Formats: sequence, structure tokens, C-alpha cells
Amino acid sequence: MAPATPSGKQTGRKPLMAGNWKMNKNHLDAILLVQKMAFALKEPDFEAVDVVVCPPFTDLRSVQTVIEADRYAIQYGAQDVSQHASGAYTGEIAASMLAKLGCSYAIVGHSERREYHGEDDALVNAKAKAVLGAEMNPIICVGEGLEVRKAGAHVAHVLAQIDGALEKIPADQVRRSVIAYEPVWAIGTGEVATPQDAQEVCAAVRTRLAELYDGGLADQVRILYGGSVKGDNIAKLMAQDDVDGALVGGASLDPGEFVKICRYREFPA
Ligand SMILES: O=C(CO)COP(=O)(O)O
Repeated sequence: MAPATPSGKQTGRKPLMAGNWKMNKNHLDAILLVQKMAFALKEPDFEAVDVVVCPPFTDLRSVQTVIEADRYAIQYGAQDVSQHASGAYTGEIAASMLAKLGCSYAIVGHSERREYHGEDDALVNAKAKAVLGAEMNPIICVGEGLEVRKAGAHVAHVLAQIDGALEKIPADQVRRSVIAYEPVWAIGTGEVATPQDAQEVCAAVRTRLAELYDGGLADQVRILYGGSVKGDNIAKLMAQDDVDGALVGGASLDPGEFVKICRYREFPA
């Protein structure tokens, strides 16, 4: 049973703090960054939260070496993956290659992939299936842009992305998937969603999961919030019933800040 959050919520879901380094840090920088995090984090931190870093592909081997050599409890994953298993796909990385490197997670459908690489829900769905097929856990990103938010259509928009991303994925695989709600207008802008905004959408996602799958699955899937998460705003977000963790961009590049996020319980909400 996971420990209670500051608000006293008791969900049974272990919180997950994932750092998305995006296109930052080379494979040598990565060694230093992971070591700094690993030195700061202690056993009780890992009992309280799952800690995941998602560096660029070129850093994964370095990160694996540091983590395995010293048996750090930090987990790691990739920021993207190919939907294809293998073959003539120049520049692509297969899920099986990531699994072989010890990755536990792969982010799929990040809004930057959707926006700059034209990824749609069908592709996100195919990538999630590839990740699950390789026995890893996808972190499936959803979230609305500013125009959709202003029009008040954010919940419908996100639920349509959920329906698309999860299409024909069986319950036992959805159970080990992670959903990350990242409103595009909050990413890298310093404008974090209010805890109520985050809760509204995360709760709607959970309700949708309950509609799509039975057997209590909706209560088991972790739903993260992402978008300008920092050490001083995480506790209020985590106090929300349906927010089970964070997908952190900029602040995950600062080991002190990321460790503070992982230790949100020590700071008042
Ligand atoms: O996109 C994000 C994580 O995937 C969020 O980025 P920031 O935390 O820098 O806003």
C-alpha cells in the first residue's frame, strides 16, 4: 500500500515521478546527472515513489551502466519508440532494443512528437502496443492546446485521445500502462495548470478507463500530470485524488529540483 499524500489520500497506487530530459544532455552529461540524483535519493524515497528518467536514446547505455553498476533504484526509459519491430526503418529504434538496454518505460505520444512529427492517435496506439509487446510500460501522453482549452473542449479532446491511444489494447496491458496528462499550454511555459484543472482531467480519464475496462482496472492505472512541474508546486498537485505523479521536463535536468519533486511529501502542499 502506498503511503498517504499530504491530503491523506490513500489510493493504493504508488506515485511515479518521471523526468523527460527531452533533447538535453549528452551521454557524458547523463552520467553526472544520474549520479547526482542517485547520491541524493535514499531507500525511503524509492519506497515512497517510483523514480524514472527518460534521457535521449544516445544516453541510455551510459545511464544503464551507472544504474546497474551501483544498483540504484532509479528506473529509466526512452522518450519515443518505433511502432515497427525491426527492419528497413532508417533512424528508428525498436522497443525490443530498448528492453534489451534495461528500459522499463517508453514515452509515447508526447505533444512535441504529435506537433513536430505529425504523430496521431493511431500511431500513438501502435507505439504503445510495441512498448507493451516488449514487456515495457508505455507512458501515454495526452493533452489539449490552448485553443481547445479556451473553447472548453479539453475534457472531450483528452478522452478522444485516450480512446484512440488505447484502442484494442487488452486490460492486462492497460493495467501496466501509465497515462500522462500534459496540457500543451503548460509545457515549458512556467504556467502550471491549477491543481483543480489537473484533477478535473485526470479524474475524467479515470472515469473513462472505468467505462472501457472493468475489474477495478481504472483504480490501478497511474495518471500523471505534466507541464511546468517544480519542487514548489508538486505537493498541491499530488494532493489531488487522481494525480498519481508527474512527468517533468525542465526541472528534471536539475538534480536538486527533481529530488525535491520526488520528496514532495516533505514540503507543505
Ligand atoms: O513536456 C513535459 C514533460 O514531458 C513538461 O515539460 P516542462 O516540465 O518543462 O514544462
